[in-house]
Amino acid sequence: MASASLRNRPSRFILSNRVSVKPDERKRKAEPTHGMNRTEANIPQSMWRNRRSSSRQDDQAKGRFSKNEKLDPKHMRMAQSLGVISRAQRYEVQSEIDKWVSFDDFDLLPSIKEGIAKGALKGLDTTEPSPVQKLAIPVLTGQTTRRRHKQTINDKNPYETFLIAAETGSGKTLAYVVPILDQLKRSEEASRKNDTAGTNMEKDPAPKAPVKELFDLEIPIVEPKEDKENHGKPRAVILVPTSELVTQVASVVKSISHVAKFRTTMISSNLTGTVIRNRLFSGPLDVLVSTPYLLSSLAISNPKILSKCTHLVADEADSLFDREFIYLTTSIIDRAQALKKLILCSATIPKSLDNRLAKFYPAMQRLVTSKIHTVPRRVVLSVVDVHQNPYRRNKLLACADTLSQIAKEHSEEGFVKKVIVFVNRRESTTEIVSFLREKGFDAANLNRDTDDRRNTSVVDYFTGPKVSADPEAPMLEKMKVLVTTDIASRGVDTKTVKNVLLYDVPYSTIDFIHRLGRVGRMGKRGKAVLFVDNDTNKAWVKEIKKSMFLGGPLL
Ligand SMILES: Nc1ncnc2c1ncn2[C@@H]1O[C@H](COP(=O)(O)OP(=O)(O)OP(=O)(O)O)[C@@H](O)[C@H]1O
Repeated sequence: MASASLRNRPSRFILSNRVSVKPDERKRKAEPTHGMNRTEANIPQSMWRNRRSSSRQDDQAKGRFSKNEKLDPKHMRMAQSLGVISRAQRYEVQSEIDKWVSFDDFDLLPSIKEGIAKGALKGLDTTEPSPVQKLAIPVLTGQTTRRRHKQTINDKNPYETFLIAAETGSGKTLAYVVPILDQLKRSEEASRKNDTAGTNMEKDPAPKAPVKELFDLEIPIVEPKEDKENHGKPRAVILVPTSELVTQVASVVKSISHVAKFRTTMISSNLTGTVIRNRLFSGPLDVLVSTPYLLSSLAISNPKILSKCTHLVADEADSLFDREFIYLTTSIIDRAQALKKLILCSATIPKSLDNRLAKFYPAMQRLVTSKIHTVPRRVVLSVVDVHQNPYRRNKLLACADTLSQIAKEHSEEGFVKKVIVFVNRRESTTEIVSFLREKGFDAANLNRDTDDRRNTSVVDYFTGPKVSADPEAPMLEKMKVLVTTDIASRGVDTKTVKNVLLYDVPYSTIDFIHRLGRVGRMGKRGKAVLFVDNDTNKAWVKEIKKSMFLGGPLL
């Protein structure tokens, strides 16, 4: 059994610091002019230690760093981390982003623009595209072509590949949904025009009826059957790792589809076989949102299900290309023989995935914002040591006390305060919920073992709009607490949640980013509280806090 100290150690899963760089450009690092625009030397820590022994070099270094910075090896590491995206790349990304102001600047069909304004972003004060949308939409629609990134389609690269990587809550879903819907609509209109042209051609020379011979057989006139050729064959497929995300992403697609008229459906394991069959095969289908498990098993019984798929998205790509899913994901991609665009999307790109993608898709175009792997500075992280007084190792008490302090705060006046408590193990959720309920909190748990239907309604509540609170109700009744595992940390759009508690120290920086990413979404403010004890790697926590304070990536 793993000891407590082992459990609290950060995992060896390391975030990539070269996500935005194409594999062939990485080699250029050896060029003598590389890194001339750096403000900090990119010296490995080991070399830095050797250098300190030399007084001459030490003197040189004195000129470059202030007294504290020079002596702090952690700061050296930070300086290297901040060099993740070089100034030139950052400048390039920023200048591309700055070209666009509103959705009207994009070369999108009017029905899609209407779908964004009246559907996806309905009721929002601002409807300006977010930075990742400004970066991805023009490239994915073909409005901007960067010669350096041009992908040649040939036998080796039969389709274009893209990686959208940006910080949590930055609007990545719309960044891929909008161009896909636009392209589907355009190809639909093009084929309709072709059909009309074909019909007109047929009309012109009226075919002569063949002269009937005396003993000619009467051929029965077959009524044209309803064209079932396209039933159950979506033109675009969006893969996400969990059923909760299936519902969420499908609702974004539907919000545009209602206005722009698309046939969208979603399937997940909590639906019965009959419902899934009806949704898939009752008519032609434009967009399908599914988990890889379900779609790959359907593809075995219906081998043609992916035959019309021209656009495929793997959202939360770091999950869909990890050991659990990679076989399913790649088998789905391989079955899509008509594929034109493969889009991978994620808020975190671990080094292992980055290397795998560089190997699988060397020509992949990387649409990466400079804030990748950062937690918005609007999110404030505080740390509570449960070993200290007044908690004396009682973590449950520390959690309840923190929650009651949040309940007392004069924030979110008139609305129910929604708080999420993240734990590492699903068994802990039940224990914490029963303790909190004993203390009078309105708490619910959510993990892989809880009932699917109840999960859906809980997720709906926490991802839904603000809920008015009864002004007469007692303080604790104006707060809802969700105790959950990572199931609710990836991609779940908890836009009205202002507080998260990290009851357990996350296993990796990646988990940190996703859990903290449930607050501070799309420019909002948020607070996070992390509970630590004597087994926690406090140096690591300190570094994370520092990176957050500096607005740098958590590496
Ligand atoms: N242009 C926009 N203006 C205002 N709000 C937007 C815009 N685009 C998206 N949003 C809103 O921002 C929120 C976050 O969007 P989304 O879920 O796509 O983020 P994300 O980057 O995929 O997050 P995560 O990494 O956690 O999956 C959603 O509530 C969405 O409605």
